[in-house]
Amino acid sequence: MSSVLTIRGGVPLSGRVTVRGAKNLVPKAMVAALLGSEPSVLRNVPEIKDVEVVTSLLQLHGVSVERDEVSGDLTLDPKEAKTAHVADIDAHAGDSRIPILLCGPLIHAIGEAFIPDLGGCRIGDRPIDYHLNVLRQFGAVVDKRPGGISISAPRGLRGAKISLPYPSVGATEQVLLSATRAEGITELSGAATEPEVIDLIAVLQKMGALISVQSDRTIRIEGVAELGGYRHRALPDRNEAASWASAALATRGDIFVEGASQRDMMTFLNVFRKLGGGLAIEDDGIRFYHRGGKLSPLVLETDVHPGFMTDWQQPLVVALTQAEGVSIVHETVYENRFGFTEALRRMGATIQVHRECLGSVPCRFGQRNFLHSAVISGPTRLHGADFDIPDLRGGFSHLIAALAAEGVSRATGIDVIKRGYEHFTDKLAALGADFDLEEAR
Ligand SMILES: CC(=O)N[C@H]1[C@@H](OP(=O)(O)OP(=O)(O)OC[C@H]2O[C@@H](n3ccc(=O)[nH]c3=O)[C@H](O)[C@@H]2O)O[C@H](CO)[C@@H](O)[C@@H]1O
Ligand SMILES: C=C(OP(=O)(O)O)C(=O)O
Repeated sequence: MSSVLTIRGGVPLSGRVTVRGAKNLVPKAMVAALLGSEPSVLRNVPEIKDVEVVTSLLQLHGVSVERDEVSGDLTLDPKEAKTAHVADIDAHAGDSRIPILLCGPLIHAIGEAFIPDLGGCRIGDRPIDYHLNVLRQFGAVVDKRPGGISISAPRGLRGAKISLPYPSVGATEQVLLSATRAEGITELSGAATEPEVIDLIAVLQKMGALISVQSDRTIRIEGVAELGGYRHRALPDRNEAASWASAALATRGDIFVEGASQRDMMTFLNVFRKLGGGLAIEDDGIRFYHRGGKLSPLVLETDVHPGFMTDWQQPLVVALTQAEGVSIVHETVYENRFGFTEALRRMGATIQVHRECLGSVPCRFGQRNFLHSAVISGPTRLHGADFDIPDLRGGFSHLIAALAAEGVSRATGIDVIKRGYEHFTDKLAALGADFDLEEAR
């Protein structure tokens, strides 16, 4: 039997939660440790599934990963790095998106890489063509095999002039992790500049890399022959922080998110305030609260940084169901990120999804038959329902809706949430949510 979370909704969430290192940085900083000739120490590491998956993959490749049980700090030592058995790696097929980022570091460390089929949220097709093109431009040979891909570089990786068709976070990180120890200079144009990308650059600079970020989305990397270790405190998880903010608003609650960082969330904070949410920005975190009055509808588009982050979209849509009037959300990063609205409709929300670009700028998905714009009319009273968690943020949105709804909801598939939300049931309990968890036997 799978775990079942039974939620009795209608209780405003109130209290304090802490967010630790970002899911979208920590596993990548762990991968970066493979590039060093000395151990690295990573601080502020959350206990989430993606960290477990990368720990296991690194260990299979001979990297020692030690966790300090008190502080949670990870010490990663790559000096015994070795080839892993394909069957062991295969066991991680479908677990996460991070394994594709092991390519460059593994080639530098042991001359080859086998990468299992990727997992991650099913919110679009999520191809890896940019990654493979990047690797080929560095001189790697890519072989598709059943269950994964095999990569080698008979003449080593060499710097290249690379241009991305879209500022992909993962492909930018692929370039960074491959180029820092490649021979010669790499110039990447069309790069992503999300805070997590910049934090990865900070990690690599600590290791001895030479990387400069220019104002026009160009990143220049001068390859170096050897890198050392790093000591780094991961930046906080702005996506988890935004999720708790949306939960505070949707449930008419008041949540202090310790660790939330204003600098990385400015676009979200503007939107939250325009919607009518209350904010108190402190040095150690941000208080998000419902001010008691009406919420105002919004028109917004997701975009690459510094735009409105796509991972904030799904939780915020639940808060928009409580705004007075019509809100429009145009999703321009993933073509299929509104599937989660079906369960919200079953809970009483009024949401229509459209193929047209309902935004100021037509996006890549406009003429291609993707339901990527949503019109949300509110306020609607939500009522409890049963649902199976579809993906990380969509699933968290369903939980927020259940917490805001009248009556009882039952959620299955909640392990998906553990991929990106540390100890989320403990946090719900600390915020006063009324729920029972029947763990899988
Ligand atoms: C683990 C991690 O950090 N995940 C984040 C990362 O995902 P991830 O790095 O996978 O996302 P990308 O920025 O690469 O994807 C953006 C867009 O580019 C497309 N694309 C990407 C790669 C490729 O080879 N071909 C291609 O077409 C994707 O389908 C998508 O439409 O950035 C996303 C955008 O901020 C976030 O939503 C994810 O939470
Ligand atoms: C899409 C997400 O993550 P991933 O890239 O790991 O699937 C997310 O965190 O919302």
